[in-house]
Amino acid sequence: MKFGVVTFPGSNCDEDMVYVLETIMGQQVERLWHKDTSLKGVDFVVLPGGFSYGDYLRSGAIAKLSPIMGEVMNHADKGGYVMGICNGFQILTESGLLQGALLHNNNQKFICKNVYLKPATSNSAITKGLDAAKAYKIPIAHGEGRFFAPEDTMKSILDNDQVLFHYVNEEAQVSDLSNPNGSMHDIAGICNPGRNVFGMMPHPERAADAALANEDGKRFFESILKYC
Ligand SMILES: NC(=O)CC[C@H](N)C(=O)O
Repeated sequence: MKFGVVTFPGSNCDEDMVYVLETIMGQQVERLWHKDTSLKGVDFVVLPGGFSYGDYLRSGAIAKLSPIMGEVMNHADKGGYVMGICNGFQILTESGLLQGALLHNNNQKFICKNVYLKPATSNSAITKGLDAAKAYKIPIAHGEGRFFAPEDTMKSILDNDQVLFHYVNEEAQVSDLSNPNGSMHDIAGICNPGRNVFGMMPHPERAADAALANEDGKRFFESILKYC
C-alpha cells in the first residue's frame, strides 16, 4: 500500500509518521505538501499531528482551506482511506470529513502524557487487528482534544458504531481519571459512517519503535496494513 503524509505549515509529526510507515512498517511513502493539488497516486492519506497555521483561529480551521484538502475530500468521497492524528483529526472535523469538534481540554491546559486506549469496535480497519480487552498505552500531546458533538450527531455516531477508541485506565476500565481532556463518552477517536476516514487524538506513531520501549502503537499500523 502506498501512503501519503501531508505536511502543512506547522506540522511537527509528519517526519515521525514517515519514519514509522517507511522504516518500521516497510511501506512506500509519498511526502505531500499542503499546496499540492495531486495525491500522487497514494492509497492511504495521513494528516499528521502538529500546529498547522499556529492553531489560529482554531486548530485545523485554516489547514482545511489548503489546496490539497480538495483532493483529500475527493479521495475520501470515493472510499479512499484517510487518517488524521491529533492535529490531523482536528483538520478532519473542521473540514467536515468527520463529525463533531475538538474543543479546548476541560482544564484549559496543554496535556502531554501517556494515556490508555481501548478499542470500541472491531468494525474498522484500524481496530480490527487489536485486542478488544486490552488497554494500549499511547501518548497524547494536545490543548484542543475534547471531543464534542451535539446530541443528534452524537446519537448517530453511537448508533452507527463510529467510536474507535475510548480513554480507559491501565486495567482497561473507564474510571474518573482515565479521560484526560473531558471528551464526551470518553471518546479518543472516531471514524466516518463509511468507515474509511479515521481520526484520533493520541499518537500511535510515537509508540511504534522498540527503541522507545513501547510498541503498542505499532499494533494500530499492523491492523491498518492487514485490513485496509
Ligand atoms: N500534537 C498535536 O497534533 C497538537 C494538536 C493541537 N494543535 C493542539 O494543541 O490541540
